[in-house]
Amino acid sequence: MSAELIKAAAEPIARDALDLAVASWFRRLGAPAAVAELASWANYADRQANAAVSLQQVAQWSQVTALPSVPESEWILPADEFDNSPVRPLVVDDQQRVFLYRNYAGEREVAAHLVARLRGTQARPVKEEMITQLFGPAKGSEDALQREAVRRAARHRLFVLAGGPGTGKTTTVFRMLLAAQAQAVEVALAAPTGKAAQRLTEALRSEAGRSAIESDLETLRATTVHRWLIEMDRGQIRSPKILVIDEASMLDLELLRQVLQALDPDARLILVGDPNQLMSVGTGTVLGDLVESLRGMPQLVELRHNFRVAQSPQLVVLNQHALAGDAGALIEALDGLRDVSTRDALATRVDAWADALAESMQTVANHSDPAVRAQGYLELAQHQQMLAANREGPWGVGGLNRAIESRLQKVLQPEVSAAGHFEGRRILVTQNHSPLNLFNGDIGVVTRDDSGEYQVWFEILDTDGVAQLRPIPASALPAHMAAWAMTIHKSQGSEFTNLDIVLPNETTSRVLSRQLIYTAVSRVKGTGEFEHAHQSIRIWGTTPVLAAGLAEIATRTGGLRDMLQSGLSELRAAVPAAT
Ligand SMILES: Nc1ncnc2c1ncn2[C@@H]1O[C@H](COP(=O)(O)OP(=O)(O)OP(=O)(O)O)[C@@H](O)[C@H]1O
Repeated sequence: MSAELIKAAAEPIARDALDLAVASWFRRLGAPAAVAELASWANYADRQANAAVSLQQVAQWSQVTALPSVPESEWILPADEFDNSPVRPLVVDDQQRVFLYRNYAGEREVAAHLVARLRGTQARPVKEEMITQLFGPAKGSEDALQREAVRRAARHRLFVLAGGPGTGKTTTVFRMLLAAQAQAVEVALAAPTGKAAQRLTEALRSEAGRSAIESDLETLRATTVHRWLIEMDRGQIRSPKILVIDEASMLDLELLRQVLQALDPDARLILVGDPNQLMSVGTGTVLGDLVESLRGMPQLVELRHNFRVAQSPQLVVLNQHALAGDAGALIEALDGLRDVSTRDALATRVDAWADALAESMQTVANHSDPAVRAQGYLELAQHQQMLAANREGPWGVGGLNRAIESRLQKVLQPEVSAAGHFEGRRILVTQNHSPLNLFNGDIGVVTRDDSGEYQVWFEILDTDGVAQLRPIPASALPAHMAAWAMTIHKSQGSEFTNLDIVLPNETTSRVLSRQLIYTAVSRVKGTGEFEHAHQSIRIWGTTPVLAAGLAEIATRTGGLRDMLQSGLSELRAAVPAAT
């Protein structure tokens, strides 16, 4: 092992070979040791989805405690010289945050676009008669913010609608779209993942079905942000006048940068999401930064009333406790945690979970029509799901799925294909596959026909946006894995009626955070619409692990929030208190 790798292993935080390679590369190019070290840590931070690393943080981890004094440094660019200087590998801002150049440039570009969009207003406000037509006569405070959101979203080129589950975001977006349609304004809908795009399409379609107001919104389809960007780039579509992006907490800096670049400057951008959920997988915390920066401005509405409180008061309370980080109250509301502190306790509980599922699967398996069975298994996938914080290990998704499959196979005794497929198997697609219209995150279920062929069934939206059950030969599947348990990250944008959440078995687990637990808990469907209307939620783990997780509020280092705030200070001064 090289000396550098040995040093890395002894550090409190271990950089990987790539971070160390960055340091040696800088050294080879002639950079002073301290600069190479900073570059390496900036790279490390970037891999953890931070746009920057603070010098203070670096000082805790390494020998570098002050910025290297290299006056005419070819290596480090002071942020206030950014506009007039050639590219340098690193940028340092006035808060002593060190950025990889590309991250700083990305944040600057995004901030400039956003601030430009926040200036000025649109000339076509929604008439008050329209608001009354959309919402009916005012109901007091419950829907006041929703009405206000529809008014404000029409007036600004950037509007953010924030709120937790059940606060009426989708309902409000639907009304925004009705208002836009009344003004004959062209709209596009997108979401960061295929799954979220499909859910938005279905939710709006069902709103349109219920609405007394005539519209052609039933035909609107949401696409992924990636797909929208590709179609814009190829000139297959024109920039809409309004772009709505749902589940915006999953948007990362680079994706937002591309959207802002592609969207017509006069078009309106409406971002919808829950800033308390997990942060994006890619760099940045753009929704959180925007919400924090826009408080008190007309371009933000934060919905707070939970419309599901009447139907599912317990679920609403659980979300509140998770959000407040109150482990004691959460445990009490859950009627205690499920103890899985030993491998045996975990195995017993997993077997019981699989046995209950096997029983439901057997009922479904009695149908002779494979399409009916597939429908039944897909309903089960919404009805009984396990989530885990970890990917690997017995308490992680990999170990849990292996244990569940082995138990199911023992109980159900199915024919298992060479690829591991069997009747009723639940799989998760892990790669986008446009020819088959499958997306990373799609759930499919397996049937075995009389001739011994295995098919995997998905609910895929047809060109009219209607969900159709469609079989694909198992051999044609893109990359996939078993889906009885999935990571909390992957569950974002999905909802289930009965959920078991498996926490890691040690308090030091680095994946744990309040956002992770809140995201998991808020995946339970809060309406009584589902056939098996009974909702439930259980957390498997120990009090210290849950408490440690809730105490950890994950944050990221970057400059976007400060850039927005400084860009907005003059706008803020001009905002009359009532808007
Ligand atoms: N103004 C309102 N009056 C009565 N019910 C409402 C109102 N707004 C929303 N609802 C109902 O509240 C429930 C939640 O609304 P909606 O699905 O729009 O919330 P959401 O914030 O999008 O939630 P999620 O993120 O969980 O999908 C729905 O059943 C919806 O019909």
